Amino acid sequence: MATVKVILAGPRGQMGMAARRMIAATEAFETIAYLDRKSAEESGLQEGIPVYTDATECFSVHQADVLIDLTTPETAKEHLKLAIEHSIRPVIGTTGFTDDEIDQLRNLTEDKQLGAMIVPNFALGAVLMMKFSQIAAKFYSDVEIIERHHDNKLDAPSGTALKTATLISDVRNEKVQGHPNETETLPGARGGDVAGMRIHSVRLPGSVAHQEVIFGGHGETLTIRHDSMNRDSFMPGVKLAVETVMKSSTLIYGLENIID
Ligand SMILES: NC(=O)C1=CN([C@@H]2O[C@H](COP(=O)(O)OP(=O)(O)OC[C@H]3O[C@@H](n4cnc5c(N)ncnc54)[C@H](OP(=O)(O)O)[C@@H]3O)[C@@H](O)[C@H]2O)C=CC1
Ligand SMILES: O=C(O)C1=N[C@H](C(=O)O)C[C@H](O)C1
Repeated sequence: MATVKVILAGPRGQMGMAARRMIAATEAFETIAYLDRKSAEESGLQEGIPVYTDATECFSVHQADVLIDLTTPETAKEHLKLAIEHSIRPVIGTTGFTDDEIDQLRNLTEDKQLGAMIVPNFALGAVLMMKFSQIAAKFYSDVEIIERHHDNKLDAPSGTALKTATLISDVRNEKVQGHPNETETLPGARGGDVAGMRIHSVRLPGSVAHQEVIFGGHGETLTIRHDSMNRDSFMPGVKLAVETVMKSSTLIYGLENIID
């Protein structure tokens, strides 16, 4: 395979640093530019790789194959549209996209016959947790999702929790859970509502990325749980997504669509 030329957005972040290590260790990948919020001087990145703060300039100067974006929800949305305009295949790990936005972006990629991926969670175990939860939801209609992350996370609930709820919704008859007359004496106590399912978001220092999907049945509960202990857990998934967008011509949402 020819070398895949990558632009990495968010190189100083927790995920960006892990992605830099992954790319450096992958013979078939090469970083040709960084897209950062800070200039080369401010960022302290001294790797001989050009640093841009303006995405349009970066994408115009560099004929990259792939953009890996690990930034913030608003930034990623802007980067993604610009990358598609410049025929650069986006691999977006940044969370915070709505279903409508994903549908619109899929149309844009199909118009251009361009591969793209938006992946709420790159960790293999997290993808399996979501798949197992979808299987379990065929047997249990009562389910609550508890996700826990570090306290620097900007979006709540997590992209993984929303994706899990979507996958469960695909097989579960909509049901409002809990007592029909339940009231919240403390607003938010019952969490966010997705098709009658409840999502609870915990933010604590000392955490990385964790989720429990708890099903309730007759005299039993089933808990499906995943824990990422560090950001390296996401990197095999990032690598697979980069390889996949090089071969596809539409937007794929979620790693579960390509691991089988
Ligand atoms: N899909 C997955 O499997 C995973 C996804 N994520 C998602 O990835 C994203 C990044 O996570 P994480 O690395 O932990 O977060 P960090 O906050 O550690 O990193 C984000 C980086 O993006 C930079 N940034 C902010 N704005 C811009 C901009 N306009 N242009 C370029 N860079 C910018 C930040 O710079 P500065 O610090 O100067 O603001 C920072 O260096 C989040 O959305 C998170 O939810 C995280 C883990 C796994
Ligand atoms: O912000 C994070 O850290 C993570 N974000 C993703 C999400 O929102 O699901 C993936 C993982 O949980 C880590």
